[in-house]
Amino acid sequence: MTLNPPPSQQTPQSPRRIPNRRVLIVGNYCHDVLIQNGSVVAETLGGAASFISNVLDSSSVSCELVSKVGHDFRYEVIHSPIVAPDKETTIFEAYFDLGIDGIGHADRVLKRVSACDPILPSDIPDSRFDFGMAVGVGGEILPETLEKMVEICDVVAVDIQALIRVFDPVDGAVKLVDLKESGFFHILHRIGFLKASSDEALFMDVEQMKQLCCVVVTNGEKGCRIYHMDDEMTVPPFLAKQVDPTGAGDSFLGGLVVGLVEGLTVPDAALLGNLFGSITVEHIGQPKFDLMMLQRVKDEVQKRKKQCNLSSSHKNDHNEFHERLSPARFSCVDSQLQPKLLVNGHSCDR
Ligand SMILES: Nc1ncnc2c1ncn2[C@@H]1O[C@H](COP(=O)(O)OP(=O)(O)O)[C@@H](O)[C@H]1O
Ligand SMILES: O=P([O-])([O-])O[C@@H]1[C@@H](O)[C@H](O)[C@@H](O)[C@H](O)[C@@H]1O
Repeated sequence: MTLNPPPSQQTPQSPRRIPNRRVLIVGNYCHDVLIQNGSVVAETLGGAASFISNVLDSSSVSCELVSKVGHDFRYEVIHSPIVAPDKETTIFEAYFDLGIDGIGHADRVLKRVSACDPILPSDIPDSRFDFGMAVGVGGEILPETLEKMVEICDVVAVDIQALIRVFDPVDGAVKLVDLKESGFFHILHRIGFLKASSDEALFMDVEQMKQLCCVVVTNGEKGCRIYHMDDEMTVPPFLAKQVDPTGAGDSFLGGLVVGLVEGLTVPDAALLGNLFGSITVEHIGQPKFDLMMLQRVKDEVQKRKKQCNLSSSHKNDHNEFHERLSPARFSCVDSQLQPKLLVNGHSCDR
């Protein structure tokens, strides 16, 4: 398997005097309302940007976040959003008892019931970044926004949900369109990674996309599969007791980018993605990662890098890395209290 960290595939750069900043995350925060049997069971901070920055901040990877919210935004966050005073924050209702949703999840029907403003190229700083993450949830990323990102970032990772979601004009139900019809297709040869859930992957031609970039398809409790050029491989999952699937794909992408920033190979980085995804499904809302677990993961990442530098035979055997990360992950599960449901936006105590 030759899935190594991606080359810089963006435009050639003029000689740099200022070092790149690390990671740029672009996507709106939102309010998530979780509904079951007709009742609101929890209200939480949502949006891929919030789950991803939680993973990056917890892993001490420096990031900058561009997000827009309305006057009603009700959460305290580390990375302040742009406030559009005459708008409301994007709101998603997630129904957990309506069967199969428009995007194929058997356990969740998503409706966007309010949408904040899109993120424009002028909202994004003009600095250079090592990684850009285009992670919209409610249609806030425009083709010109993604174009600016590929210009200023060495490598861009895109969540396909930012590109292919459309919203029912009456009830806001989320539907998906084919990637070719999304209005973004012409930019995709300039991105480094495209992440999709297995349901979303049905809306792209993986064979075609893997020639343009590294494609990562997540598959819930089964882990994920990576495709690039003629290589593909499955990356194994970690065991989890699922409470709420919301944010698993986002935390996965956060973990993947943490791994890439640390200099891991793509399969090893995807393993970190699986780790953060598996922890996220055990929580309602934003997971608070256990400090001991984070430290053990950091130590294992450093060991893994040293090992891979010393011996090329370790590079492809990421099963060994999986075995070493598993106890780190379970030390955290054992020390957890059961998550409480959230009501009215109070944070999740563990
Ligand atoms: N039940 C689960 N058990 C263990 N890991 C999970 C589980 N659900 C999700 N994950 C992890 O989170 C990742 C993303 O989850 P997935 O359900 O595929 O995405 P999405 O949340 O976008 O639908 C998976 O690839 C896996 O690593
Ligand atoms: O669960 P997941 O697919 O990774 O990502 C989710 C989005 O699909 C949803 O629109 C948003 O409201 C959630 O907060 C979360 O970002």
